[in-house]
Amino acid sequence: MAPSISSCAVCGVEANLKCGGCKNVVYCGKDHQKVHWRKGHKAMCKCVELKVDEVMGRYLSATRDIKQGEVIFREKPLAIGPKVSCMPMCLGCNVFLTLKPKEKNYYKCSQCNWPLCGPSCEKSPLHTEECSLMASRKFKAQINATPAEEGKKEAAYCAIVPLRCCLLKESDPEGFQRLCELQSHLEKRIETPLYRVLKANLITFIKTILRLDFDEFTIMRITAILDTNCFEIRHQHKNIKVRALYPQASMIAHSCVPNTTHVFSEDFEFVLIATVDIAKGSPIFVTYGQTLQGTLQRREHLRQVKFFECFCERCADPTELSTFAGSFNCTRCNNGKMIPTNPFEDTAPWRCSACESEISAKQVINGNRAIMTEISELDQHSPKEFEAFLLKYRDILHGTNTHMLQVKYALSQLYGNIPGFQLQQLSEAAIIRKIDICRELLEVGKLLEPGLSFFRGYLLMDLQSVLAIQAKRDFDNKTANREETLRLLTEAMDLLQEAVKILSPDPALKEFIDTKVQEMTTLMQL
Ligand SMILES: C[S@@+](CC[C@H](N)C(=O)[O-])C[C@H]1O[C@@H](n2cnc3c(N)ncnc32)[C@H](O)[C@@H]1O
Repeated sequence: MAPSISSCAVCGVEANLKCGGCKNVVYCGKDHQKVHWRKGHKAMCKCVELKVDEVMGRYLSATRDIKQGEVIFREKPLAIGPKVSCMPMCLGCNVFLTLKPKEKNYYKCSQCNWPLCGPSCEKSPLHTEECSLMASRKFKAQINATPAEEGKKEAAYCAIVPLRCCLLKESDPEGFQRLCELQSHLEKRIETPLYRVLKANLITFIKTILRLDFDEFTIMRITAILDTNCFEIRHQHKNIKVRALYPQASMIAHSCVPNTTHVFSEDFEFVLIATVDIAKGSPIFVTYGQTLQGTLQRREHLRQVKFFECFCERCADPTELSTFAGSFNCTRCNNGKMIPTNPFEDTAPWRCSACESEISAKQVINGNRAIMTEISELDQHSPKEFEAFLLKYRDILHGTNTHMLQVKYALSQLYGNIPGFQLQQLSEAAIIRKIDICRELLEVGKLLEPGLSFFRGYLLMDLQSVLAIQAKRDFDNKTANREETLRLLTEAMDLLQEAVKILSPDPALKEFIDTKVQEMTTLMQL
């Protein structure tokens, strides 16, 4: 069953009394909380503990066996707000602002002049404290709508979350203390051009304009803590994209083969869910990277943004768990695959698995770079261009090479979703193509993001949609009889059920899921 985040653990009715220990289960009342405790929750409460490792630093570990699909913990954000650079958004409710017809500018807060979505957000608990401070210092924000530059990002927003963190020192000293204990990597970040700019803006705003009693080092450390630990939240259905800090979730270590996924509730609670069974004593992992990238790119990304070297099981394996995602075909023997002689060493040569011929790491890195540029220059709305890329490179790049996988993933999104290629408009060939691509990617997903991962969830949803369309078409065209059609629809239904199980904990996907279920219900009525 899909993990529910709002029904009583005993009777299943909608509930909101949370277990104060693990915050993982809710009850309709104290009586059912007691019943559940006696029935075994006592042993299940809090399934993670903090540990320290020489390489990973602090991390969370399972205190007992955790079952696939279990909610491991929930946590409210300690701080939330705009990303470093973002489009104008309401500081009261986080929604991106848009102009209504005939409006020339956004509604502005009567006290501090920051854009808000309306008068009610002036009183939002998220905004009142910072607003009073800014008003008391006579600070007036200067952000105006620029219809000619729609989507323009405003750098001024970079100061809001650091400011909210500074204000915690008074309003929530315990929370502020927890924040200060998080990792920052400030010593490395401070040298970067971004930090030079941030430093100039933030110090002026917080120390000089708002006259808060914080030294430069603390302000920059808070900024670096945010960059190291914040999660990005996208609630597309509400036009929201923010960053938020969760002290406990900040302790989760990275692996390129994660054993959890996470969603954010409507009110931005972090919900961590086990994607596979996790044995007692195992670390809890999320992924900070992108699954379809090869080891070279993933490790480089982690080095750049999180300042560590990844030694996970996938990075350690030259075959990347038998996917050979970072590898490419040997053009000398046309038989083997080129794999790194040492995946932890970026300068180590690459060798063919069959003929043992070698090439330098530099050649591999340059080759990857050229191909990535080529992909970025493809028309992102043209299945034809993506297909042409796959054809062009089919001799050099095998089917599960990172570049091929990324292009196939893009194609799986284009077929069925863009004008001219909506599901109902797809040709017979495009339908078969989409089915094949989804199946191929799901095979890779099984190895790299197994279990209830969102990577698999979206692909399952895509595959069921296109299978259902094919079944319906074949039936209508009389190329399949009722029995054959029902067999295909049943397969689609099974995939849909698995997709719903994976995706339904995310409230942002509710409408999407409801639509898919509705589509399938209609199709099943042959
Ligand atoms: C969000 S914090 C995680 C908590 C952190 N370990 C601590 O002690 O505060 C992210 C940082 O943890 C470290 N880290 C996380 N996963 C790691 C891993 N698999 N190997 C090495 N370091 C890791 C890196 O320094 C990374 O920048």
